[in-house]
Amino acid sequence: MDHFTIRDGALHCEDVPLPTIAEAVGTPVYVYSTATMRRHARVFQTAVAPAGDSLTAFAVKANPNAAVLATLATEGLGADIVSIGEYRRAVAAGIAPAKIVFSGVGKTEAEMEEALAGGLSLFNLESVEEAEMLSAVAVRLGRDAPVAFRVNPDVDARSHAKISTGAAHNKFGVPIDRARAAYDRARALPGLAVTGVAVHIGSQLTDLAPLEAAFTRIGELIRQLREDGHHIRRADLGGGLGVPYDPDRPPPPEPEAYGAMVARVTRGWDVTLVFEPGRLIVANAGVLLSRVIRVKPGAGTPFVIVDAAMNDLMRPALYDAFHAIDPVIPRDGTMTADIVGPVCETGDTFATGRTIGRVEAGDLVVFRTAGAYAATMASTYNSRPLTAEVIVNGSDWAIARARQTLDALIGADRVPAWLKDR
Ligand SMILES: Cc1ncc(COP(=O)(O)O)c(C=O)c1O
Ligand SMILES: N[C@@H](CCCC[NH3+])C(=O)O
Repeated sequence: MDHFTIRDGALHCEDVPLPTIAEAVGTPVYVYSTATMRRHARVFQTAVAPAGDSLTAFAVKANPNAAVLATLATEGLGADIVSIGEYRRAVAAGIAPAKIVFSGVGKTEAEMEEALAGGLSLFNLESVEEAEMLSAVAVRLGRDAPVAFRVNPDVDARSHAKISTGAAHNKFGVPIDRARAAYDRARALPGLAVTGVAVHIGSQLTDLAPLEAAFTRIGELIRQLREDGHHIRRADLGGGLGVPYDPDRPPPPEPEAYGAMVARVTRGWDVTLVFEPGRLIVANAGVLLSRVIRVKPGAGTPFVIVDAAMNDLMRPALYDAFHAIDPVIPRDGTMTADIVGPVCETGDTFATGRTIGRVEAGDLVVFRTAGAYAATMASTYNSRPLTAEVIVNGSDWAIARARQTLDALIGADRVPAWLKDR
């Protein structure tokens, strides 16, 4: 359920009519509903409660907007981070380092140092080589680093190939058949406190079976590690649960079904669980609001050219992803068209031969389910500015991140004088 509804003839986000935001801020602009993200944070935490003690660490990569993180922090969520930039954003938004877990395929020494000094909760290590680097950092800082290995269970997530992470040929994690040796090696390294196991097999999962298969393997591994004398106290089960994008396709499993499966599979594990949901919390808390520049006849179907483009929302270009497209002030009738942006690439196509509510030049449209992996993946390709983001709370709204300046992008202290002076 989301909080984008038609009232008085226009689409609203909570109590704010979207045309009001378009007039004030311009388009394209991302609009987020705090009520929707709060609701999803609660639904998820309630759904996994039967599985016992747990931490829900929001996958910051899905939406690192400072206002979004601050909202989720007040719902008690921690953070799953994959870079020191995400760590800084999470901490700045009020998330305690004790609730932050560090995933990520290639953590650097500098990143490890800053996160460990800050008191991070768990490092999910991806290799023995990474364990060796962290050990050296920990010894230098005189601290113990709490660690888990991210294990690659060799399970087909049955999602898009570009966002599946749990097959043996994927770059992620330690192969499960080498995990026991990795744990033994980590135990021998100074400065590491081996405390957990982690797994994450992919994103936009629409089937619980691969997750269940992966968790079952992790349960067996925990048993073996305990036999080997390791004190496994935490199990990080990652994120990945999918959301409905296309109303004409069967919806993914509900969080309740996921929670019940987790409770069943993890019974008797005697660990604190960590969850890393991203998309599920924020995807349908956001829309990309855009204006139709013009409607142009095509060889077959017409082109609806909007002022958003692949640089603003790259999921359709990158994964052929589906985003529902709706007029903000509906007219009578429908039309079938290719919905495209102004960027100079044929790939700048949001939908081909899509039937949508009829639109004309100047009309506003929304791309739905654009709260996750959307603004955060935007670029300035074609010298287009980064899309503005607005956050709505009831009848209040605010610009959640102005267009980024050079200072904000690379850190004020790192902008060289010769660039500043120009
Ligand atoms: C390690 C890790 N945790 C959590 C997530 C969040 O996944 P999702 O947004 O699908 O819940 C990802 C992204 O796939 C990830 O790589
Ligand atoms: N960017 C992807 C998700 C990546 C998940 C990150 N591990 C998407 O839009 O669907």
